[in-house]
Amino acid sequence: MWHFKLKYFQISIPKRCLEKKYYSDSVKSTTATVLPTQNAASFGLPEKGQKLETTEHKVFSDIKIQSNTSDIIKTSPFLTSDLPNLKPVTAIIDSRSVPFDDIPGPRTLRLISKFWGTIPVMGTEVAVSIIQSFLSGGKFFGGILSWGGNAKFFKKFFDIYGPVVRLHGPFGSDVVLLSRPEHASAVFQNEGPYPARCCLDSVEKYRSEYRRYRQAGPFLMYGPDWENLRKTIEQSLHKSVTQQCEQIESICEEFIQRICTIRNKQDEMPPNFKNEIYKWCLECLCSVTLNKKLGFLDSSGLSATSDPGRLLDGLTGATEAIRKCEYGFHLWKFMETPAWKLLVKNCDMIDSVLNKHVQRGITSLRDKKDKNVTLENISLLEILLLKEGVVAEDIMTVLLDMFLIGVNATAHTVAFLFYHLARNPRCQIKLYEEVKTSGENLSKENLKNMKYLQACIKESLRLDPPIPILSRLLNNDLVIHHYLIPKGTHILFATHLNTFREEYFEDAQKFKPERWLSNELGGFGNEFQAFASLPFGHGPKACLAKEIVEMEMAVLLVKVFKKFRLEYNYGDIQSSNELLASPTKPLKFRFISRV
Ligand code: HEM
Repeated sequence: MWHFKLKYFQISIPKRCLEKKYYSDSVKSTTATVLPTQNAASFGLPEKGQKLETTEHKVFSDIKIQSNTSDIIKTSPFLTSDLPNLKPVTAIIDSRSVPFDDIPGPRTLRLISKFWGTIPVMGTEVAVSIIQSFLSGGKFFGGILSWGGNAKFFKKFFDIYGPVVRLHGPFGSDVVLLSRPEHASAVFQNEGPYPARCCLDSVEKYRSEYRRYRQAGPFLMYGPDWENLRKTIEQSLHKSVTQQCEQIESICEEFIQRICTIRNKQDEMPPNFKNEIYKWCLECLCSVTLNKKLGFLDSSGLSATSDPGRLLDGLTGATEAIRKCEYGFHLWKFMETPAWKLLVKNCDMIDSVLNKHVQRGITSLRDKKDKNVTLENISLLEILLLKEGVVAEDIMTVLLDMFLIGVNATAHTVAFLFYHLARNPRCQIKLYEEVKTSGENLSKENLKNMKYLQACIKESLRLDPPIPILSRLLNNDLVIHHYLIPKGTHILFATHLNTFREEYFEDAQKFKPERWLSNELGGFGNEFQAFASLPFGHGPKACLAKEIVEMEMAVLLVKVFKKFRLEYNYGDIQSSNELLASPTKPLKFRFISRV
């Protein structure tokens, strides 16, 4: 971002707008002129404090800087020629912009960061690590700087410092905490075609240093390579929505069989029912990515040494290890801590199972090619194998991301769907009224037309999103709440906090699927309502599996609620509200067969 201070105004225009490569279709040649400060008004600049709305299609290239005055900050080009129509990306021109340093935040962190400034640049790795770990929170600060930091801690900060909070980091890698929908809207509108998010350091280290994979996986990647990969995955998943519906139905039938097998005489699920939900998610994901069922829901149960058994163990173990690594002091960056060893052991286990399937995929493709078989209805794995420039190890990172994020997020969502419906018998009756008439074979269209069912999913995700905090690395300078936040700052949104704000949702704490029937945004329909609940994120880096996972969950609800009435007779279950969130209590639901 090029940033200039005029006498009265502070104006920012994304530098990205000047880079032809991003906008080659719409670039327009123009000439830029540096404005003399004292004449700002005569150049048709907006009124003091006025916002300038902008869009991405009016962009500039081939800029020639014409300096005709010296009383302006050096290297401060200002584009005048199209200014009245200029609609750059959320550039807010505001005389009241407040410098970044004035953003409130915890003083301790501020002092540490100042102290850091006095240490010679050479500083040892250990010193860096200590400060970084200190800042990345661990138990001490409750993991506040961790990407998935606990939303409750965010609330404490907002209560003390207001809606924009700055957490000082060494080397300027500061974090800004936000939650308000209008702020989320500003960041998302400004993120451009290649958004980046903060990393899961432990997963990245495992891939780049331990495994030496060349790609970081879609969750951590950005830029043109990520865009290219993402498009391929999205297209394949989109096709799966129609192709896989029948297979998903059959997996849901197996899940129901499993429920009947494991429930006790009171129709209650065992305390580890979460594992069964995990198995359902894994079976669906294998079906979608590998085009095959691995037998997670076999009536005879899972052997720990079988492939599905190892995948399940690896996944639950890796999830636990990632949580430990990301929240604790990041000592694993320098020595092999128990959490790091656990992560390596479990990720290796997942890797070895998935690798077998990748190798089988390669052989099967070769066979098909030799036999001149036409490639129809091929799996996501095969599509990726056929893609030019993609090698087997790239596919491992894609699959690992999908399994780690996808299974955890879906299992969490299904657990809370069951919980909220069990706790709200009236909603269950309405849902049953809708699903009981559905025929045997469900289609994408059937499911879309079940409005109450869709509303239940949205409402449960509003109350308990599995990813309650979104993150972005600012691509451009941005003005939010009048604070000028520089490019490179980490932004963490506690989007989940809006869930409980009455200004967006009436009876905000209640499970009320009806709110989504009267209004597709679920709330009062105010200007920023669309950003008040973002369970799948937003923009180019939003969840790429939304469509398929919504289909899977809809089929599951139809099958389960046609067959059972649900009850839950224990204390309130909450979401741990953290990175890879999980329910805080055993899911001892009663699945009572309908007569
Ligand atoms: C109910 C289930 C799910 C929810 C609520 C969910 C939610 C999310 C959210 C909030 C993000 C971050 C979006 C952002 O930063 O704007 C995300 C990203 C992602 N999700 Fe999902 N997810 C779910 C299921 C899945 C499944 C089943 C898969 C795998 C098939 C998956 C794969 C991914 C991937 C690969 C990304 C990273 C996308 C990118 O950076 O380009 N998710 N998801």
